[in-house]
Amino acid sequence: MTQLQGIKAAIIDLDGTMVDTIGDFLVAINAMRAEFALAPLAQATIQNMVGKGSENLIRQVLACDFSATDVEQHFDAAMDSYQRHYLAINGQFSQLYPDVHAGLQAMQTRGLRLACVTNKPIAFALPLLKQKQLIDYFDVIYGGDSLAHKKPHPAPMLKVCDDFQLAPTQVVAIGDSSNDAIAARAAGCWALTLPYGYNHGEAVQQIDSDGIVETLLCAAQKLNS
Ligand SMILES: O=C(O)COP(=O)(O)O
Ligand SMILES: [Mg+2]
Repeated sequence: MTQLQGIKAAIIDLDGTMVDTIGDFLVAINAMRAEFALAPLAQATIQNMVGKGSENLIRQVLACDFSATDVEQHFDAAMDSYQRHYLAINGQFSQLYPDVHAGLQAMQTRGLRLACVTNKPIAFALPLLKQKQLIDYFDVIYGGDSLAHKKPHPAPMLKVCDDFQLAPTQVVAIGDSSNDAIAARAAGCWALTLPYGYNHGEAVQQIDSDGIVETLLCAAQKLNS
């Protein structure tokens, strides 16, 4: 893969990119399901449902057992339960991926400004970033409910470009899912893909991006300002 030239800022995804949060999802979802007298789901099942925000996740989790009408009927109560359980354990069953701090530090050393754009609700994202000592790297942080649209819509990427007063061609988005690359491409930003996260059960090689990088530190080494 060639170096990406003229990059002044990086937009970093959270779940599956900086933090392996699948353990938190597993505990919170199965605690909610227990309240509804539903059997626990396997981690592999939940992993393929993560990435398109909480509403989408809870609808998929309920659809394992309920008809479309019953999903909507139970949705609000299930979402309340899930949020309560998630906030109670946020970060406790999650760990940083290798070279996350080193990668973010290397990007800052190269003079890049950093933003975090996640589909995770902002009320989950901020405490997690704080707990994992990641929050201070970022000048701006947007959750899935911070703006009118979430990834794969380009709006969050365009908002960061505007915040930083940069052209999209000066910005790279780095993430683990097709959502990240689709949003980046639609905004006119560069896109890099990490292979270790959650991509809706599809191979990362299917993602239309500017390359696959093993870690955030490898990503930093590809970026030339
Ligand atoms: O919570 C999600 O749906 C995924 O979050 P992400 O955008 O940080 O991968
Ligand atoms: Mg992700």
